[in-house]
Amino acid sequence: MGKNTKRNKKTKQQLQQQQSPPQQNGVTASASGTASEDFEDQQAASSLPSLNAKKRSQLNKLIDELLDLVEKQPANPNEEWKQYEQLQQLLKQIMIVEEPLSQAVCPQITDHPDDQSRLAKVEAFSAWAKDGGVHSEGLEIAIFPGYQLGLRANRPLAKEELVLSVPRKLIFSEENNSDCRLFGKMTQATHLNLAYDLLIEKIRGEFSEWRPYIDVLPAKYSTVLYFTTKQMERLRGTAACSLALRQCRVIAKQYAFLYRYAHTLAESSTGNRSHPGERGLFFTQRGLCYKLYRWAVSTVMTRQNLVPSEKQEAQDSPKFISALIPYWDMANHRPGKITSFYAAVSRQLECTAQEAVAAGEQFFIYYGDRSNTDLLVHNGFVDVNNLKDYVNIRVGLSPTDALAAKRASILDKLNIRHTAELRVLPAPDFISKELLAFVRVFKMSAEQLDHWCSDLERAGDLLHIDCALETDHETRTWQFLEDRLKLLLAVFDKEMREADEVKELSQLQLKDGASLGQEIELMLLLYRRLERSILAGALQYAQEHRKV
Ligand SMILES: C[S@@+](CC[C@H](N)C(=O)[O-])C[C@H]1O[C@@H](n2cnc3c(N)ncnc32)[C@H](O)[C@@H]1O
Repeated sequence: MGKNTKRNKKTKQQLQQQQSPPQQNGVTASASGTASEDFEDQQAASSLPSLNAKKRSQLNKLIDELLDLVEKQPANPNEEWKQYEQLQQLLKQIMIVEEPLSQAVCPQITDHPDDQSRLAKVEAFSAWAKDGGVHSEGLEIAIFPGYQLGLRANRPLAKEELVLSVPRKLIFSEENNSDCRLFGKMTQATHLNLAYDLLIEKIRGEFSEWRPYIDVLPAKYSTVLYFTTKQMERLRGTAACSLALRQCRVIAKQYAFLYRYAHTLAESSTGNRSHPGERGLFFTQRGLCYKLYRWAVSTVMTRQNLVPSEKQEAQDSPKFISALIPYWDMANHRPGKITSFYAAVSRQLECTAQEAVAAGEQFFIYYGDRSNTDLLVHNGFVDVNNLKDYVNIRVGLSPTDALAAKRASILDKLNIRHTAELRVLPAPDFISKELLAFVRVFKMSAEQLDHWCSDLERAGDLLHIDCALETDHETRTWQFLEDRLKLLLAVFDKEMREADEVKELSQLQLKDGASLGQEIELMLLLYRRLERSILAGALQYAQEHRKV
């Protein structure tokens, strides 16, 4: 891999034969890069349209408006929703102005699945991966309806057999050799660095050494960043809504910062390699647009894994960085156990089979314990067989409660925050022990609080379902849970009745060759059904307990 791929050599030779300018814009090639690499950068940038001054000033204004909007912290769900609607309007206008640019840097975005066009690039990608040292002999990439692409066993695979390895040099991370990195002065988290790096490679197009990999990535995702306002409306009243809206806000804000840095704060860049970050800035100034940022962030969100950093001192505690792992990231998820690990000695990601797989069957990996809320917001799918699902509900002590300090001291002992998101679970547990303990503390009378505060060492008993408590206290606890769950379910019904959900779901499930929009709608309906069923199960459980 790296700079010596056959493909890249060929491109460079061809370019040198065609023209040989070791200078661009009066800048000689720097010590850290070759003349042909600098020339390639100029070539890559020259195919991008530039926006005229009028459009640029329109965009600058829209970005300022966007930043003003997202700076405001919404006080309640209604304000949050209004802010989201305004944000969508602004992003729409931004995307219209940026259209010529987004056509050039992320073309082929239609609402139709791009599985076939991706599959057409798989042969070149597989050859590139093999050349780079990927071992995947028992697997091949194929289309699986409902999953887009995935991995198929081309021979029987034994349980625990090592089926896939990807060497470090083919793992895409902020630690790959590139002088595009270190963008600006933004203190970024590792996944942001990765998204940024990917964005640069995408802009470099045919000149990127990662092109065969980028070519097989989806052109569009079903993450919340791609939802229409109407689709997002389906999440209103669910536990995922606020998270999803926050995600849209945060990504828009990151985009606006990146834009502002590139277009209003930084000087125009020639891409000179002797200055850290210059090449990154050079490409950002020429190719950044919201559609591209959304794509890069969604690629990272849905496909990243953590690998240990190799740029740290031996005595440091291990640091992990976000990475994209070509080929491995074609594997879809199924409940089970994690079977992918980074082997530090051989410097490669190794993946074993979590179960025996017959030839022709899909090979799955387990992505880890995640609720469907988390999967929906960050991975763009839900798992109907999720054994680790839960629904978070928000509870908090009231600042006007005269007994709040005493309640807080018991919660502190239990390591439960005074305002917290606590879990409602599927059968057979229904109510997490933290949620039960919180409500028990919340519903204690003054005497009961004095009793429990006098012996805080016993506080842990409150986590147990059969903790001996006075009947009226238990009744108040379960009544609170019942009322709260009823309220949540009533909001569900207000947004969309259960019968309508079932009807729409069955209509969508019948459709073949669904568009991305329909797949998102199906996912949203499934999500609602799964969350509703957890809440309804817990409600029944709470009602039974209250009566005991
Ligand atoms: C790491 S990628 C796997 C490869 C991907 N299917 C592709 O076409 O490139 C993760 C994405 O695959 C899809 N996916 C993975 N597991 C899934 C599942 N159990 N059900 C539905 N979609 C799934 C989701 O779109 C998810 O964001």
